[in-house]
Amino acid sequence: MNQYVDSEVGKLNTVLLHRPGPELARLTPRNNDSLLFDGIPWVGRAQEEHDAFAEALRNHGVEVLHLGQLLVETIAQPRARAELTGATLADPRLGDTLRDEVAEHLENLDAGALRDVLMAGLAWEELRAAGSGRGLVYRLMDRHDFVIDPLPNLLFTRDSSAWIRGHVAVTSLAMPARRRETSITRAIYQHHPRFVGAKLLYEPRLEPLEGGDVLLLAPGVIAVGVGERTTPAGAERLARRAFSRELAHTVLVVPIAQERATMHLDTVCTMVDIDAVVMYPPLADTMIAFPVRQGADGEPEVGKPQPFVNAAAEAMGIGRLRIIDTGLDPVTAEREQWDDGNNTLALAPRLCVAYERNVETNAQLERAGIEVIRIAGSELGSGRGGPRCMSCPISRDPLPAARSA
Ligand SMILES: NC(=[NH2+])NCCC[C@H](N)C(=O)O
Repeated sequence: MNQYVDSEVGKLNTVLLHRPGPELARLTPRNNDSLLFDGIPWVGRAQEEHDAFAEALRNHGVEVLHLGQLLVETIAQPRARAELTGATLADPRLGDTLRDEVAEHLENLDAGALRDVLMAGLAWEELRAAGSGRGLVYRLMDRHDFVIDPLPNLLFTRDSSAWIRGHVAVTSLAMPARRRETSITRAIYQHHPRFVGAKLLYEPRLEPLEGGDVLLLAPGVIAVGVGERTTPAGAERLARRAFSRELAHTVLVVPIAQERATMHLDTVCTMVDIDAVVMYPPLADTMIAFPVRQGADGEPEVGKPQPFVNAAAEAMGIGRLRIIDTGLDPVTAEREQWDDGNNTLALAPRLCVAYERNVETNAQLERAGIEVIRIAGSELGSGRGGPRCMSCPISRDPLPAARSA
């Protein structure tokens, strides 16, 4: 199957990554907070780290698709090109005069150059150098401002789309700095020849929902974190749609603290085996889940909240969900959680990719019988995302179905 994902751990066949590029070079101490980076990455080293990540995946038989490459091929379709520039020009901050100038500027770009602008944005000075830049809005901009904002978080392909079986949820990103990302994923899935006929399960105009919050615990069982990014309304909408298309029988809605350290469910919990997760210890005992199932009237029906580990085991039809801790002592656990120790990408049951810096967590995984492929991430990690955040699985081998609840 070309596009099919029903778990977090079935053998990974195809994945979508984004090799970071000029959009990272836009980050400065003035804008890094609003662009959701905790530091200023060294771009060349981040690219090397990312290349090594992609290479590790390919060495394990995974087909790696690159967002930039798919985007350039998508732009070749006139309708896609019009949609993508339309989404960029829709920014109300531009105003009519500047919008017309930017539109003309974009029209004159070839596919590669337009791709670069869509990803890295357009700086005030670049428009001036290109011979345009008039009108009130442009005149009152600071020379450091962007006419089109860059998208440095494209690196985290997990968040802007998520595949559930053969359907793709193009998500609805919560933070203003990331919203335009989904015009890119949407255009790719709708117009790139590789994805002809892809069924859209979710769309950017809907209630906030981010892929980092969506965990496919087992075929038919989806956990959705609600917190800083995904809203309860987003989880409810996803549940309703997944039920009506028979993609799931249970959605476990998991409240997580609305903080940067726990911005997505996958920052505190990822799966490493069909019945095991690596989890931040303070949450293992306290995290709860609201089980949502399809009621007789077809509407989502919310059950009693239960400890997450119990609710998960029950929905997955297993006796117990095994928990592997991040770090051994509370300080190490907290440090390694921050550095994405919990954010592993499974390539198959008991085989995962993790940042090498999380020494204790990786040792814990190995003690539990999980093979760990270590990658460097000192620069990549400055955007607060690990191997899972940086990857959107498009094809995994199916797992045997869980007992229907
Ligand atoms: N799935 C994830 N945990 N993604 C991490 C995204 C990090 C990114 N800087 C953001 O704040 O949005």
